[in-house]
Amino acid sequence: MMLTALGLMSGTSLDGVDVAMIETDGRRVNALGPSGYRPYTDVERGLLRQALYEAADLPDRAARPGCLREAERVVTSAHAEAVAAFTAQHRMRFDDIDIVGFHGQTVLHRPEKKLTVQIGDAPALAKLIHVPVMYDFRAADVDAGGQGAPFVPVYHRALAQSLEWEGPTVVVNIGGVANITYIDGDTLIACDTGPGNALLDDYMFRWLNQRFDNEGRTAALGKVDAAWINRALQMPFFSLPPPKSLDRNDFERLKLGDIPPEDGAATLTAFTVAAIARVVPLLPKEPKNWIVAGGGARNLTMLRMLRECLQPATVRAADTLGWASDAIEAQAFGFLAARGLKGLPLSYPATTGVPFPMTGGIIARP
Ligand SMILES: Nc1ncnc2c1ncn2[C@@H]1O[C@H](COP(=O)(O)OP(=O)(O)OP(=O)(O)O)[C@@H](O)[C@H]1O
Ligand SMILES: CC(=O)N[C@H]1[C@@H]2OC[C@@H](O2)[C@@H](O)[C@@H]1O[C@H](C)C(=O)O
Repeated sequence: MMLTALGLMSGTSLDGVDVAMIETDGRRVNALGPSGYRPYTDVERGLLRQALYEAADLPDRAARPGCLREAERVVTSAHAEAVAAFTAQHRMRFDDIDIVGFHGQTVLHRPEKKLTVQIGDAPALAKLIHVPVMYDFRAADVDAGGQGAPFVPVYHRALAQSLEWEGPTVVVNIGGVANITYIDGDTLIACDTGPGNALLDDYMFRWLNQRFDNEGRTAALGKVDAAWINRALQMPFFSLPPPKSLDRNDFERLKLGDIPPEDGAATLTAFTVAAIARVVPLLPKEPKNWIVAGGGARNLTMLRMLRECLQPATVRAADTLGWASDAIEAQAFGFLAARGLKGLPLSYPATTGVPFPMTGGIIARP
């Protein structure tokens, strides 16, 4: 049975809530509907940054000390507003939606401690929007010894099915953290690769008071410090084989020296790219095609560096294939909700390291 699912994603870049509609039976994508976006205000984003900071030592996933309770309330109401605005804009009624897939906001990801924490109150959201809400997608995976991320690979595979390209294809999502899905026939492998935009965003904010490097214009003017990148790539994470995952703040201790901001932006952009390329020798075959999604696909300097670094493979921005780059993760959580409802696997040994294919998600009913 086809379901109309609404996916809601609040990613590690802390920019806002993405909303997307998808019609799916959890196996095939029958149709992609519209998508929307509800940005966080500066005050909300400040609170979320503080929440990430205060969550760093959380001993258990239910605890909400300090500002975490308030941050959770803000995340829940931002999502409720996002759904209300989306349904009003598209003249939909809540009961046109069968299921909502609600990722929440990750504030801590420590799979080695079997701990992954997404804030957002799903039972409250279900009551506010009068639709069943599936949430807590990562918990069962981490409990079973998996990495708890990335979860988008099953959806990347569903999207890539229609491409019928020869040779291995990799979808790379450059959000706050970057992650890849390697697809070659029946082989599906995934992992986080390193920083996405988060380090660069934090640097741009600190030194230039800009939220991100628009189209990569600042980085385009700078000089890359290749020695710094080579040193940073010595961190043990980069030589680990997939599957592997990261917390947004795993690289916060890496500091650039006293260099012009353009050089800093260029170096951090090149670091994200080098970390993505570093995964190639860890894959079974060299990928022939790369598809770049997420906000990083709008960074033209990042795209240029990816093309240079990954040649002779072809690198395409997801939008050029008709995929809605900004909506893919939200669509994915709609798709995952439909899969969860049907008990289909959300993660696999080669995507998160779980011992066997695992379903997941919990349902909150209005
Ligand atoms: N026009 C642009 N030019 C350059 N970079 C951009 C542009 N628009 C967005 N970005 C970058 O993309 C980021 C947002 O990306 P995205 O929405 O994919 O992240 P996310 O979903 O929050 O993160 P994750 O995938 O890690 O959960 C912004 O923080 C910014 O760094
Ligand atoms: C713990 C967590 O929230 N991880 C995110 C993060 O942002 C990108 C990357 O790291 C990815 O592993 C994951 O998100 C996407 C949606 C995923 O699970 O596929």
